[in-house]
Amino acid sequence: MVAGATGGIGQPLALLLKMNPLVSNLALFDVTAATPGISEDIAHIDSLARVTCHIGANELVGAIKGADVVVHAASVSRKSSASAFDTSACIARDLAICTSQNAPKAMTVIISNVVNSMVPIVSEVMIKAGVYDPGRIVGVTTLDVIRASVFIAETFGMDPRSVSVPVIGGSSINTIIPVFSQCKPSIKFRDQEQIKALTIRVREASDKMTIAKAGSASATLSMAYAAARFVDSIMRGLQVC
Ligand SMILES: NC(=O)c1ccc[n+]([C@@H]2O[C@H](COP(=O)([O-])OP(=O)(O)OC[C@H]3O[C@@H](n4cnc5c(N)ncnc54)[C@H](O)[C@@H]3O)[C@@H](O)[C@H]2O)c1
Ligand SMILES: O=C(O)C[C@H](O)C(=O)O
Repeated sequence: MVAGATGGIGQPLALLLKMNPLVSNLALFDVTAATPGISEDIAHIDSLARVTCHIGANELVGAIKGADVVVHAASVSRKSSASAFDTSACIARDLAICTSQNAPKAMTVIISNVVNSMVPIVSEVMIKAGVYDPGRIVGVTTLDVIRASVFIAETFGMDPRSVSVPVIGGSSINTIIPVFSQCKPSIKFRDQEQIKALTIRVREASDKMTIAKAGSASATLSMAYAAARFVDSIMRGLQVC
């Protein structure tokens, strides 16, 4: 189930999930009038997953009921108003309440910012509902992971697919820590300054992306790819459980 399915991330994510053979049912949930059209558009792709469309709070139960994975990509833009964080937090809370009641064993995958705050908010809802399992609530920081790999590959002339860099600390500009010392394959950095510059590049990638898109959006396509990769890993894990 994808909440925020008609958004900048939601649409390409829905496309990528529709193409994933491990996905049998893809529930697309949003509040916009375009939700049926976008769902239909995705449904016309000739892959296995069955697509269902759900609009607005009244249809949320139908979207979440029985889901294995609930993806939070729903939010309001942080630039839209001073209360945008509160509104996005309420969206995450409501999705979590519905998940706790209708799919308590689902994996909750949180893309919506601020990820570092949404994870504890969803966790508190699950604790209150008596269905908390820390292994089932995850914030997606895969975009920082793939950025770190790409920047290392660019800098050292490598294939980004062969590079793996763990990133810890969540996904806020001051907390993201790419652990370059644990990079695989191991890299011989020129000096500490080079590591610092790469760390700043990963941390500031989000802001630079928004500027490069003239303020119209932040990362959407690379984020959708990152989330689709993350969900694929979860689906593979669920298969062996
Ligand atoms: N984790 C990361 O690394 C990362 C990277 C990029 C973006 N983000 C975050 O992902 C989120 C989505 O980004 P986007 O670019 O797709 O934004 P967007 O504004 O394009 O899409 C958000 C979608 O949520 C929908 N929505 C709003 N209220 C809703 C509700 N109550 N229920 C269901 N859907 C609702 C909107 O209609 C919209 O379609 C943002 O919070 C953004 O900051 C996270
Ligand atoms: O804040 C955003 O929406 C951007 C995002 O977190 C990013 O890493 O690009």
